[in-house]
Formats: sequence, C-alpha cells, structure tokens
Amino acid sequence: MQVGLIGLGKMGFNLAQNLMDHKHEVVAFDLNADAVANVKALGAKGTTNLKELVAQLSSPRILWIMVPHQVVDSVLADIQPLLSKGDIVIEAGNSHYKESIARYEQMKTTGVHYLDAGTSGGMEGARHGACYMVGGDPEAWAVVEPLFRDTAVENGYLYGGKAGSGHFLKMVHNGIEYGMMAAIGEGFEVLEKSDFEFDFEKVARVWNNGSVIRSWLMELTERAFSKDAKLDELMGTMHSSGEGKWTLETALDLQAATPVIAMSLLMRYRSLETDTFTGKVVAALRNEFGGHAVEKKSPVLV
Ligand SMILES: O=C(CO)[C@H](O)[C@H](O)COP(=O)(O)O
Repeated sequence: MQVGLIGLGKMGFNLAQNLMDHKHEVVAFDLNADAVANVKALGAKGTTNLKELVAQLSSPRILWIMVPHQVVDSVLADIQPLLSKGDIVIEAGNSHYKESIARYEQMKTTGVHYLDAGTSGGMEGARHGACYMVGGDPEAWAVVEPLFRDTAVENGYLYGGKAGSGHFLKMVHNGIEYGMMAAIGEGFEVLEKSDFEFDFEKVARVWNNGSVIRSWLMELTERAFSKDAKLDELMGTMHSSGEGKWTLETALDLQAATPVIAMSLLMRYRSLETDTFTGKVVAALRNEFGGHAVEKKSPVLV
C-alpha cells in the first residue's frame, strides 16, 4: 500500500523502514532535509513540502502522522485543506484521547476518516515490530489494517473501537509503564543502599531468566547497567511527557483507585527537585526505550 508518512523523527524514521521492509510504498515528509535525504537513500520518496507530499499520493490517500502530540494540531491545520473526502488520517502521536475524539468529529464534517493510533515498543518496535492500539471508524480501519498487521509483532495490534479508544489504551499503557518503572527503580534503590556488593547488571540479568519479574523493562535495566555499572553518570531526574498525568486525571474522574500510578507520577515531579537512585534507573530506561534525553552530572541535555 502507499503511505504518506509525516514525521521522520526517532519513531517515524524507523517506521518508514519497517513499512518498506514489508513492501509498502512510503512517501515521507519532514521539515528536516537531512532526514528526508536519508529516507530517500533507503528507497522512499520524500519531500520537505506538505503540498508535494499530498500531491504524490493516490486517492483515497492514507496519511500516517508520527509527530509529538504537541505539534499534531499544527500538522492537521496544514494538511486538512489539502485532503479530500474518503482520505484516511492515522494520528500516531501520544495524543490525549479527548483531543482525538474532537479531531475525529471535526474531520468527519469534511468526510476525512481519522484513526487514533497508540504505538508501543519504542524505537526498536517501530523498526522491527511495534504494538498498536487503534480507534476510529471500522471502515477506515478495515482499509489500513494490513499496514498495522505488517509492521506489528505477531498479535501486536488491536482495534479498540470508537474514536479515542486507541489513544485511551495507550494512555493507560503509559500509566502502567510509570508504575512498573518506578517499582524497578525502587527495588534497585534498596539494593544500592544495602551493605551487599551487588553487580546490578548481573542482578537484572538473573531476574530476566525465569523470574516472575522478567520483562522488556528488566532487559533494558540490564542494558543500562551494562553501559554504566552504577549509573554514576546520570542525574536521577525523571521527566515526563504527560500520559501519566492524564491517566491519573482520568482515574480521578472515574473514581478508580490508582495509588501506584499516582505515586510514580508524583515521584517523577519530586525528582525534579532532588536526585534519587530510582530516578537514575527510570531516566536510563526512558533513554533506552524512547531515546528520551537524560541529564548528565554536568547538567547538559544529551
Ligand atoms: O509512549 C512512550 C513509551 O511507551 C513514550 O516513550 C513516552 O514518551 C513515555 O512517556 P514519558 O515521556 O511520560 O515517560
């Protein structure tokens, strides 16, 4: 299938390669000319001009937007005048589900289908097999399902139902992610404060082999400690992008008791004031799976 891919950042560039591995035709857009040149070198078409992107697509067009949620509205404002009835927009930023519902309703008035797609698996997933949660019109979903089937891991995609359900699922997924990472970080903080002389990389490795808590996050923990045995180079500052806060706000609205997610979010805020070892572990994990910036001891963002 032909896909117009908007956004060649950490996730989008890898998704472009994943799509091409599965014989899909990628026409990519990014403002960064180097990223466009790089994806063209791999076999995609590419442009830094949105009008050119849309003009190169056959109708009904499929546009896959892979940009941070903060810039989704401005991308939509730019492309909407260029689209026609029947076109399909897949919005794969980590958007708030209520914004996705509003965008879906607005797009519907112009006959453009809008699907909200949460993507998990980080940069590695986007490249070699992601996990997707998608919401929106079932008819539009039926058209684009092969794209998700091909670029996901086996059993790694779910059509969640009406508009907003994809981003709602991704929001809750990220809330769970906060709690799991906080627990891993806290466990290693106990080890670090004890009198025992543990090799944290080896501890993470043994826990990855047969234990109840073996997981991709624990594998990333092992990887992080293999690079820096005590994470001495990192500040334990835990930034956040909003999904944990939205999960907690939603839980409060629904009167769902979510103390683990709440505390993990609050500890992230706390870490902005005081360095902790938990913070180092969570910061390292965010860097491992999402390429998110970490603060080094000399306070420089990398
Ligand atoms: O969706 C993701 C992973 O599943 C992103 O990496 C997200 O940015 C993680 O959330 P936060 O930045 O708040 O830690």
